[in-house]
Amino acid sequence: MTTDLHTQPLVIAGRTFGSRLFTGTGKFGSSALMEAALLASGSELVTVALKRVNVADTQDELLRHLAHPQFRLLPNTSGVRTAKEAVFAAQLAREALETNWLKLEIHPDPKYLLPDPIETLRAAEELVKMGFVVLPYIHADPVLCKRLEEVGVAAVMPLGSPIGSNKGLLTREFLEIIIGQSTVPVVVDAGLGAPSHAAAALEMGADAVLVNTAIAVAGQPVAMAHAFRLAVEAGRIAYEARLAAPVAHAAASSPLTAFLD
Ligand SMILES: CC(=O)[C@@H](O)[C@H](O)COP(=O)(O)O
Repeated sequence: MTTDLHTQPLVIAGRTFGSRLFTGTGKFGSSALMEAALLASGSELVTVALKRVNVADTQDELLRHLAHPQFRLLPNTSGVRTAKEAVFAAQLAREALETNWLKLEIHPDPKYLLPDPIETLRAAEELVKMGFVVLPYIHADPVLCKRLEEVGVAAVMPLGSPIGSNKGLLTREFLEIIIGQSTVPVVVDAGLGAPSHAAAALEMGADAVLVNTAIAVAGQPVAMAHAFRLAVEAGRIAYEARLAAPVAHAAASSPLTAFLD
């Protein structure tokens, strides 16, 4: 008997991705290390904070290290605090990076970096009308996800736990609701501190994950990127293979009686 181990590709806004691991570019010790780690991750969608790019410089240090055909850049609006600022940043990003894809991030509070749901919904609505492919970073709020779907976002990016916390899937029960009812891809973003967190998200049925800190600050970022890659692949294969459901009591794996009788 042969088994097809190829998993279904991920499609967002009509674009197909072989990798379900999206990556961030912050916190690496150097741009060369970031480049090596992102290549090891197999990631195809790489987010870049617009505030970190010198848009006037065609030889920008960060962008030079991301100039690989397999990388598609996803500018993000990290640093903005209102919908108005987000729309302005999005226009700059579209101009500078020649893409209408956008990770919409509005977190006014610098301590917890929690996304502002009201400003995010406002900005998403406007940006979709302006022709952007919007992927909003949000709290794991099923109601907000539905509202964002209605205004036409291409995917939703609920957080697992606060950015940079490495605490994993603290929002698990809400992520399950979101995944169960979403009509757009669900990308679990932020707080995934270990490959096992990423695997668990994919096993639950998340379409992809976005990881930055756990790779960038690992003792060996290139090896950690590879570990996340394997975990994401394993999680997706397990999801498509359909996991066995937990049961409340013991259930013997082989008959207990035959050889004793
Ligand atoms: C880079 C980026 O977009 C982050 O804001 C993202 O949310 C990743 O979070 P972690 O750094 O916790 O992986």
